[in-house]
Amino acid sequence: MGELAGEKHAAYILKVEKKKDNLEAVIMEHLRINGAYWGLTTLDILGKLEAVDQETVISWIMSCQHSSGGFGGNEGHDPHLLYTLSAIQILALFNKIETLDIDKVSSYIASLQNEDGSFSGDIWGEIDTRFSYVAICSLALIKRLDKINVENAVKYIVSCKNLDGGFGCTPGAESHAGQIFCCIGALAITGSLHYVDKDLLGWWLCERQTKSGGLNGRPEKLPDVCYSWWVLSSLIIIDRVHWIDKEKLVKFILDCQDTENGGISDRPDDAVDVFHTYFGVAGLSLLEYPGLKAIDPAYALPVDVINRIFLH
Ligand SMILES: COc1ccc(S(=O)(=O)N2Cc3cc(C#N)ccc3N(Cc3cncn3C)C[C@H]2Cc2ccccc2)cc1
Ligand SMILES: [Zn+2]
Repeated sequence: MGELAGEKHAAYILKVEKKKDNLEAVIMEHLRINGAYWGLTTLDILGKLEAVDQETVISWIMSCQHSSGGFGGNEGHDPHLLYTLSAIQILALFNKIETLDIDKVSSYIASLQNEDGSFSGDIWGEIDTRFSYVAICSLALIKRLDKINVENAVKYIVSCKNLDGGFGCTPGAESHAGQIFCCIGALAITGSLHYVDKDLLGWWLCERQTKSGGLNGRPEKLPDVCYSWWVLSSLIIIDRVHWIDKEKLVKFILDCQDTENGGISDRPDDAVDVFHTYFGVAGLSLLEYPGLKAIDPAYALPVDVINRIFLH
């Protein structure tokens, strides 16, 4: 159990950010901008964002922007909604959203909304409620929700609600914690949570807690630290977080740390990675772990960053 080895995790993130030639970097090359968002947000929650040279990061982020206005996962890569959100989130961390050509980016995102209110991830057309969240979160952060048909976007998300109170990637698809976070996050951002059956969904979500204290993504699956985000942020947004044992979840996350070399893994004694380090630290932030900055459960950015954008 012990406690959070925050200094070690910050050092691990800074080490991985610098390496570009190891196997992990090559595997993740196509979503390097996602990795940058996970790493930088972890550093900010740990109060270590100033350890990074922001000019270097920002010029690299902007070099990932495609002529269409969207962002690719790395320099020269094709644009996609997933990477466009990460770019906007990173610029928000550094309070540099004004670096963006807001009209160009918002036009790119709006161009991916379909007649039925759904969103495609890129020009190849794959539709998934993940992309509804990414589009709505992106446009809200740059204050351009008026560029899309929010009413139709909400109608499409509600059409993906299942009898178990959960949500899937398309209408009729099985409920999954990742999709539930995306749908609940999008509904929260658009002020549409009245479409959610909070007790029914809260029940499905709190059933994700296993005897280890960890949360899984679907019934009968193994617990995984990243569900400490997908499930927990959803429970907080629908105000049912008191239905799980928070102390046992904190213990599960802390047991997934590599206290020697830094980093957090998906479950105890597995290999650590940036993705699970972020979702572990962000999960502890949602659990109000001492010494961590608060993170907003819907925008997945520190609360002070959200306040700076919406309350200044
Ligand atoms: C190690 O094999 C993989 C497998 C897939 C991927 S991925 O498709 O790029 N991706 C991002 C991701 C990044 C890292 C890291 N560093 C590790 C895992 C992981 N997964 C896989 C995973 C996590 N929990 C259990 N599983 C199996 C999620 C996945 C999808 C996703 C992308 C963006 C945002 C959320 C989710 C990367 C590595
Ligand atoms: Zn995981």
